[in-house]
Amino acid sequence: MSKIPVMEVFGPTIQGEGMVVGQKTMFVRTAGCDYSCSWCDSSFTWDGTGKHLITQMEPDEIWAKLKEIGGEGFSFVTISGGNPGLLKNLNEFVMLLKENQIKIGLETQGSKWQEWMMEIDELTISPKPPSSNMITNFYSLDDVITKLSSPEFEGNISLKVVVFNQEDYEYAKRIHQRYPHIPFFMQVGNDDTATEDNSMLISHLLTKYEELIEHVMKDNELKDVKVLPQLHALIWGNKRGV
Ligand SMILES: C[S@@+](CC[C@H](N)C(=O)[O-])C[C@H]1O[C@@H](n2cnc3c(N)ncnc32)[C@H](O)[C@@H]1O
Ligand SMILES: Nc1nc2[nH]cc(C(=O)O)c2c(=O)[nH]1
Ligand code: SF4
Ligand SMILES: [Mg+2]
Repeated sequence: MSKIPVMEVFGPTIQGEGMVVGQKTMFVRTAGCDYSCSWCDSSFTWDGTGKHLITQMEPDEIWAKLKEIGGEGFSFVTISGGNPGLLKNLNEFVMLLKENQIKIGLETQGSKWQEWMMEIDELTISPKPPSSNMITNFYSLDDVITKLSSPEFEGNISLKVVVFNQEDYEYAKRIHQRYPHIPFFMQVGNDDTATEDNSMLISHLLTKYEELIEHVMKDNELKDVKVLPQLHALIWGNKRGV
């Protein structure tokens, strides 16, 4: 067995984003990312500020931690980061979850492929729009999506693009047009990931959500799209570990 850099293990909570929004789930957040998005709400996983929180854990140690805090009350685990797609050795942890009849969700930006992704039940790929300052490598993204579109992949995939401005909106549309058969989600960007003033943040995010909905509803080129906020941000604001 080999060790995995774990940033935090938490839950049960609801999946606040995307294709399985509302799902009761535990979270395992891995450390490290190949991106550095300008607005990353989990930048402590890669910018050094959370260095003291990183624990190198064996798969059975992560499982023990999940059972310690989640008890008998969960059947779904979401792996996020950072980018869990950087970790080749996550396969052992993924297989351990499957042996225990746990459904698995994954959050990744689609920049890296790993064979264990074939075992994921609900896989969200979140390519990054211009406001992130990241450049999408479409060779890598095409490759990941091609692999997940093969009949051997038995899970569900979705694309989820965070939108902060008009340029991001146009990028999101291009993503949807490039992969029209993949369920497509637009997510409201949180542009104040530091504030502790929840009531101010929540009303601001709800306004942003309404604006994004209005934009999409008027757009005849976007038909088969789901528009969502980060539900957890509307409940808990920027609180960590929820
Ligand atoms: C923190 S990332 C970790 C997984 C992976 N690195 C990724 O980006 O997909 C999890 C999700 O949060 C989204 N996200 C990050 N910062 C955000 C923000 N400020 N507002 C809205 N969504 C954000 C990302 O786009 C991604 O879909
Ligand atoms: N409740 C909740 N839902 C989430 N969906 C994606 C998250 C993430 O940070 O990847 C996240 C998170 O951190 N919390
Ligand atoms: S890819 Fe995900 S974890 Fe990495 S910097 Fe961007 S939002 Fe944050
Ligand atoms: Mg998050």
